[in-house]
Amino acid sequence: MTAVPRHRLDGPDGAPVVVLGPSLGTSMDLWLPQLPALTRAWRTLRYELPGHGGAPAPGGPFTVEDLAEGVVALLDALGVERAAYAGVSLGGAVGTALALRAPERVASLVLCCTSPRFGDPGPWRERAALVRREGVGPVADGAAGRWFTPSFTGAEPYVAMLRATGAEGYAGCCDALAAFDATARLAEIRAPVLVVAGAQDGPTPPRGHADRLAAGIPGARLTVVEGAGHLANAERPAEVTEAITAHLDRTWRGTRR
Ligand SMILES: O=C(O)CC1=CCC(=O)O1
Repeated sequence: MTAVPRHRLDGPDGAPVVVLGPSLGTSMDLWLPQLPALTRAWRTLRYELPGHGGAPAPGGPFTVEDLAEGVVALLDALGVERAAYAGVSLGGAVGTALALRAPERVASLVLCCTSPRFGDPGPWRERAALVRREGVGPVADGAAGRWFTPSFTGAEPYVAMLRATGAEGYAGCCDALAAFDATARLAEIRAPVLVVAGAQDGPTPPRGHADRLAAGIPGARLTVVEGAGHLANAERPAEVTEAITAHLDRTWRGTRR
């Protein structure tokens, strides 16, 4: 039986649910900049990746599709039939896998700073091996540079999330990213999709990642946020919040507007 991930609900009882997926090396608190706006109209359901945010890591390997199965188990456990889903990076990949695995559960989808395929598997396998050998320290040291533009001054709380992540959970997520490739199945996605990209995103630049999602998913819209790196929702919270709430308003109406 699939384990239910560690999670937290916020917002008004009975409001339409929006599941929020974090990125590699961050916790559910990645979504704090969006929470005040989202919880005005929606019930947010944030979850933790394995080994992240104090969550346990499973004993063996897992895939992005397994993480999507965990979200299905979470919705089942809470009696939520249908929800919107927004995810950043790995969290976005989980949303893509969820929309393919359980289309009837996904009312609306926001894919932030993510990709149908995160490049060659080799570097992810190497990163997993490094973290299993030396812990998350070496990858945390370079995180601010991977995640944000050089002028961003608020990186510290996000890097602290990575420093607090368990090595095995982080490495398992790297292996899952190495194996993930949804490219050939994007045309099957039926949910209304917004793709959000950071114009200066290094790990998943708009070109080759967001543009492939937007071109491959029927009817998907693409918003590119200027002055944002990989964690665009943290670096440009107002712009990303506005893009997400406008999309949800169109596709998964909240209750308290
Ligand atoms: O930390 C990184 O390398 C950036 C990243 C890629 C996938 C993800 O979730 O974060």
